[in-house]
Amino acid sequence: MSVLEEQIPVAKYHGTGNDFIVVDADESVPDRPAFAKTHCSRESGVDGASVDVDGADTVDADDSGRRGADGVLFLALEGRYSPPRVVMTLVQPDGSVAAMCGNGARCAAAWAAERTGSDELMIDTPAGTRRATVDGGRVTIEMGVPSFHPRDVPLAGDEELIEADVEGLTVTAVNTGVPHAVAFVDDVDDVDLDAVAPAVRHADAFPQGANVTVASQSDDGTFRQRTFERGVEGETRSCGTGAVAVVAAAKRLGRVGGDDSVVVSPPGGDLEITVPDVGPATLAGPAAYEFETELDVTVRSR
Ligand SMILES: N[C@H](CCC[C@H](N)C(=O)O)C(=O)O
Repeated sequence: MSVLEEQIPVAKYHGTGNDFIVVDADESVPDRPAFAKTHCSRESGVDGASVDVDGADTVDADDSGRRGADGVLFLALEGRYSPPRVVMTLVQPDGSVAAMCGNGARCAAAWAAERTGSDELMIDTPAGTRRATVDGGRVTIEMGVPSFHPRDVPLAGDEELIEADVEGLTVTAVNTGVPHAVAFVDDVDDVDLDAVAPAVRHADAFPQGANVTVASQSDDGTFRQRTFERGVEGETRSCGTGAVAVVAAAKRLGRVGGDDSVVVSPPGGDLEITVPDVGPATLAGPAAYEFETELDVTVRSR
């Protein structure tokens, strides 16, 4: 058996603490799931602390300093279009591919804006094309129209799940690019997410699984959010599709009304969401560059 390792350049970005290794799809990574598993590991994965960052002020104070990442974004830039297009493939730490990622899309837009000088980008994802607008460090993504339809979520049954009991949690199921089971609770901090989420995430009701999002509404109309993510199989510091799911479900349940933007705060920061009566939802929030480094790729193994 011979194993040949090569190194490829990568960048690390995060959106409200949801952090990603960004790889130009031109780089050869023959086994993407293996690459993601290795370098996303929180114990032994990519390590910003060991990187000599050129100009330390590019590293935000809220950068995790944690090893690893919540996923790898493989980005193929198609700069000949106007606006430029980016084909985004998110490979998660368990090797699965997620159809959409709101925070990842903001990072992809920031990466592509840096390379093209364009403040408008089209992000092609398996869930559809998403328009992105970059304004300094803030990125807004058009997230498509949330759907509660059993075929879209998808659900095993042919009825929508609206405040339905799934494994002891009262959830509303919605697809915002990926499936979310949203539960409104009095205080998200009182939820033992690692204990309650796995059963819901794997419930028979969700043939492709679900991300599990809990939210609590504050008196000022904002929401706090926590999400246990499929593919990461744990809680992340932020989830953009989850934030949109919170507002879509809140609207469906009559907790919010109208087209005004709603602030949703996961542990990693603040996101601004709109879910208008007609047209696509939007997700706005920061996207931050952390550092660049090189990572090993196994190019041949036999
Ligand atoms: N963190 C991402 C969602 C990833 C979705 C993924 N965990 C799945 O559905 O398998 C976000 O900001 O929207």
